[in-house]
Amino acid sequence: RRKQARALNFPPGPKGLPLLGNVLDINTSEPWLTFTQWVASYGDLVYCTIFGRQIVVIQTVPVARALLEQRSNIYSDRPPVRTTKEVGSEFNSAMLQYGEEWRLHRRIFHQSFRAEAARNYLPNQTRKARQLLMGIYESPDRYQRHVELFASSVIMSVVYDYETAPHDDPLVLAAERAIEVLVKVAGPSTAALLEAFPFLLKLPVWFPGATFKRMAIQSKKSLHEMIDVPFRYARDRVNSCTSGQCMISEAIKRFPESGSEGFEVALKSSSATAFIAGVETTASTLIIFVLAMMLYPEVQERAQKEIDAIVGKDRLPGFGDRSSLPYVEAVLRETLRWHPVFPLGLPHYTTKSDVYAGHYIPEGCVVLANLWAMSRDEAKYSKASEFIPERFFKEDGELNDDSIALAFGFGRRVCVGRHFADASVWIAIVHLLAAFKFMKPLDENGAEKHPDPEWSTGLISHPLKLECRVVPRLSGMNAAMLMESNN
Ligand code: HEM
Repeated sequence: RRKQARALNFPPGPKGLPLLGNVLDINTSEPWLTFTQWVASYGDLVYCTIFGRQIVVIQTVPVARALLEQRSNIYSDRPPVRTTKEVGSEFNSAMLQYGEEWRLHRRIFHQSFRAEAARNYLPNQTRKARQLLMGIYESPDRYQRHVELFASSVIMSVVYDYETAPHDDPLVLAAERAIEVLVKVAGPSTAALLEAFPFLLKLPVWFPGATFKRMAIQSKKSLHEMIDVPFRYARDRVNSCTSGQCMISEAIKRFPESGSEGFEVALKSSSATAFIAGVETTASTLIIFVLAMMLYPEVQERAQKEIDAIVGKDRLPGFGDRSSLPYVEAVLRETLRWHPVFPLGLPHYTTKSDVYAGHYIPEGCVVLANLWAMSRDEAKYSKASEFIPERFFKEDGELNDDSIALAFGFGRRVCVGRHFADASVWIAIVHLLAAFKFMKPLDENGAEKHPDPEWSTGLISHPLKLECRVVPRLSGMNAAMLMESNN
């Protein structure tokens, strides 16, 4: 390999400092912006090092396909994270090394979340969207919390067949607490990038050992609760034949090995991962949608006109209307494109060295798909920083076939929840548009304020707190009507 490395060049990239590598070149709270600037100088594949860690950044969809999909036997691992076991996050399917255990997790997810199977859960998603409206109707100033509760209750419903309480549900609170502790101990988002970007995750190398140990113990304990309590609830109901259809019941019913201890660990781990991977992503996408609606009132109005024309005002929309609402579809695509919640996806990792277009990519290299650069590619999406759903229509007025699949990553590690997530986000968006108007907040003089939210840092990017004036738009709308309306 060494001989090959000498003969071949790494992909182009900025010259780094010894030891530090390119740390000082990178915007550490939004590294995808720096990587995106590098496209102009270095092209579609960039190499850099950070604290000795070799990193390749893929900047375009064709290269992502060529490497992460066509050569998925090399590019499907995740970077090893030293502290995983210590903090108790070894259950997380999204961080598992490429191998048998990961394969079993994927099979379990697949059973419930592959395209046809995910359709079984459309009624759950519709019901939760109605509850979302109810919540916002009752306390519009807490709309962001209701969006988070929609995202968590829809997952709890399909994974555990567990109905969350409208307020302060003990299992949701336990899960949120566990994630909060994990985030604190691992950094502001997941621990996946810890090895590659310790500085990004604000986990200083001088982090006092004793504090880390204490927090690690706390994290382990709270994660244990998050993993075991809902799992036991669901398993007991399956055993007593009182559970409805859910990921746990399907897996226990359909996997021949379901009695074994190893299977039980995989099942409860993948179930908890669904919460970790599916809640913040879904909620963040919806908050970004709200931001877009505030900033682009003409888009909001056009989508609402479409809904009024097709659905009318006497009922709420449902999945049966989806194909008749192309503009709403374009709004969903544009939301995924305009601000991908995972701007760098999740890091991949090479298990073998490779050569691509004459460039050497070493074994043990972190490979990032820069989804931000892909979605801001001016050649494909002109005026890419603006929110323009019209870009998804062909000249004949039909929707084109670009569904922004890039937002869900590539290859064998592609998001397993993507069909389900797409349905959750769609049903929430169409309900929110039907029932409410989203307007900029007012200042003390009654003038509209430009929203300028603070953004989260880490793997997932979303507005931390987004003030918004949410106003009902259905006349005579009341809680009872929303609860009872059926399609
Ligand atoms: C809008 C919502 C969502 C977005 C934008 C999203 C996006 C992503 C992305 C970019 C990845 C990394 C793919 C890669 O490595 O190339 C990922 C992985 C993953 N997602 Fe999602 N996701 C969403 C919702 C969900 C939901 C609802 C679930 C579960 C039901 C889920 C489960 C997972 C899992 C388990 C992985 C790790 C897969 C693996 O490592 O094999 N996601 N997601």
